[in-house]
This record gives sequence, C-alpha cells and structure tokens, in this order.
Amino acid sequence: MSGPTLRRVLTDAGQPSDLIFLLEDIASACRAVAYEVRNGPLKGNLGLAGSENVQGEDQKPLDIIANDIFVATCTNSPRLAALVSEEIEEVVWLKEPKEGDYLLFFDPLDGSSNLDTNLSVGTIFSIMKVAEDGDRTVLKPGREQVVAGYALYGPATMLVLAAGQGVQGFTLHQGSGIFRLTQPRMTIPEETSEFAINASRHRHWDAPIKRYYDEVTAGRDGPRGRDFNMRWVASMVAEMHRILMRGGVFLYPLDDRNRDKGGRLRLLYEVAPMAMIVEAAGGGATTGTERILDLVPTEPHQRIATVLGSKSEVDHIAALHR
Ligand SMILES: O=P(O)(O)OC[C@H]1O[C@](O)(COP(=O)(O)O)[C@@H](O)[C@@H]1O
Ligand SMILES: [Mg+2]
Ligand SMILES: [Mg+2]
Repeated sequence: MSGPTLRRVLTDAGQPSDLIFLLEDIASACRAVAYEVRNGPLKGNLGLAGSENVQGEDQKPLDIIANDIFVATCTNSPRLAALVSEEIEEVVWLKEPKEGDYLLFFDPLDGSSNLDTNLSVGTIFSIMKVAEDGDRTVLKPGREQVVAGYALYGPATMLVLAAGQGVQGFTLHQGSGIFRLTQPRMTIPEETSEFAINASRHRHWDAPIKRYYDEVTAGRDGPRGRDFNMRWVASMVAEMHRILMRGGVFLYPLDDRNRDKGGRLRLLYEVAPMAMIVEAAGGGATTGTERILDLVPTEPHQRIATVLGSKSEVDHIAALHR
C-alpha cells in the first residue's frame, strides 16, 4: 500500500505533538462516524430523530450519534480547552483555558439531508488556539485557524487537511483503519466553467447573484462567451471536495428567505474552515463583499453568505457585488 500515514506526514511537517494527538483523535472520530454512516440503514438510524438542534433544524439520528462520537473521542486530548458543535447550543468548556490550548469547532455531520438517499455526507472541523491564560474568546476570525479540515464519507472515506503546508488529502484504508496520504498537494484550478448553487431559490436572490446566474446560464451566447455546467449535491463537503479536485465555484448567498438569519451556512464550523482550505489550495473565499477569513464572528452559530472556489470566478462574483 502506498502513501505515508497521517501521523508520519504530521510528524515530518514538524507539527507539535499535542496537535498531532488532537488530529489523531479527530481522525479516530471520523473513522467511527464513517462506520456509523455505513451501517445507518442496518441499525435503524435513518429518518428523523424527533428533536431539533439549537438552530431549529430537525436532527437526524446520525447527527446526534456523530456529535456524541466527536465529544467522546476528542475530549480525550489533554490540550483541548473547549468545543463548539453545530449540535450543541453552548460552548462546552472542558478545563480552565491556558495559553496555547486548543479550541475545536465542528459540524459533526454535514449534508445530513442526504443520509436517507445514501449520498455522500461529511464532517467539517476547525482548530484555533487560546491566546492567553483564562481567555475564553471563541469568536475569532478564520485567519487564526491552526488547522482546518473535513472528512468525506463517500465511496472512499477521505480526510482533507489544511495545516499550514497547503492542502493534503488522506484516504482511509478499509481494514487497517489507517489514513494514508493520497493527494499530497491539492490545488484548485484558477479558472472554471462549473458552478454549484441551489437554483430553486432564484426568486429570493439579490441582484448580483441573479446577474451571475443569468451570465453563466446564457453560456456561449452570453457575456462570459462559454458554456457552464452546474452541479448541486446539497452536501457542502461533497461539493467542496469536487471543487478541490477539478475546480468550480460554490455559492450559498444571502436571500430574502434566509436574510433574517444571516444566511444558510454557519461561519465558525462550516464556512471558515472551508475558506481556509480553499485559500490554502489557491482559491478564493468571500461573502460577496468581504473576505471570509477576516470576519470576526458575533456568536458561535452565526450564519453567513458564502462564495468559495476557483479564484477568478470568486473574484468575478465579488466584482458583481461592487
Ligand atoms: O438544502 P439546501 O438549501 O440545498 O442546503 C444544502 C446545504 O445545507 C447543508 O446541508 C448544511 O449543513 P447541515 O447538513 O450540517 O445542516 C450543506 O451541506 C449544504 O450545502
Ligand atoms: Mg453542515
Ligand atoms: Mg450538520
């Protein structure tokens, strides 16, 4: 079997041992979530759980199971001070925070509307550091992330990390349970002719997004002078993985239906980690008007307008907002 192991790659990159420890716990949690997702139909874990999360969204049994796996596995790490999860209303403090301790933000199961139809889902996470002893600030801008990553539970289970040295993709070997490096340097092509947006919301969009959509759907007869292709899986991790592999742009804009909530996707544990990964792979990440990694969150579950992907396309969409 080829490709160095996750631990080997992190050690060779000179990552501190307490960070490697935490990332190995996260990898273990992802392995366990992958197992539960695969066995979901057999264990009766599809359908609704009958409960709502803090954001008023219906929870699936696997949303809760994945969250419990992450909490149980990652609280093992001695330097982890706090957790922020999509499925937990409050910040969970594990200890009195000391300078250099870690903060873990995660969406335990992303794209969970796809579970019942056996399509790809994922986990998104982000690690930041406590600035000084006793500091309980978790509302930090995305540019302060130490590591951002996601796991994709597709035909293969993959772990993709941005940890200061570009973006690296690891594949889980079924059987040994080892993550091995299979995509050493993931880069997003600068140009693209593929976009991803939930077009059923067209009538609610603001003018710049409508204009973008009109331009790309006009194809070679329109102002862009070429045909575009569209994809929408409704699973952000699957969507972003496709974009990392072959380029593209992903949009979940502010619209008349989500404006009062600030958007659809959550900043701290969905959008900021993806923005760090995308920028580390050479792409762009904006709300349309601001760089996502510069935003200072106002609350742990804040939502935000999102445009991520191939640099020239993201820049073009930002220009339409000016
Ligand atoms: O159902 P919609 O409006 O197409 O939204 C799909 C988006 O919502 C999400 O499923 C939100 O994530 P959760 O499944 O964690 O709530 C994204 O993965 C996806 O891009
Ligand atoms: Mg999500
Ligand atoms: Mg989720």
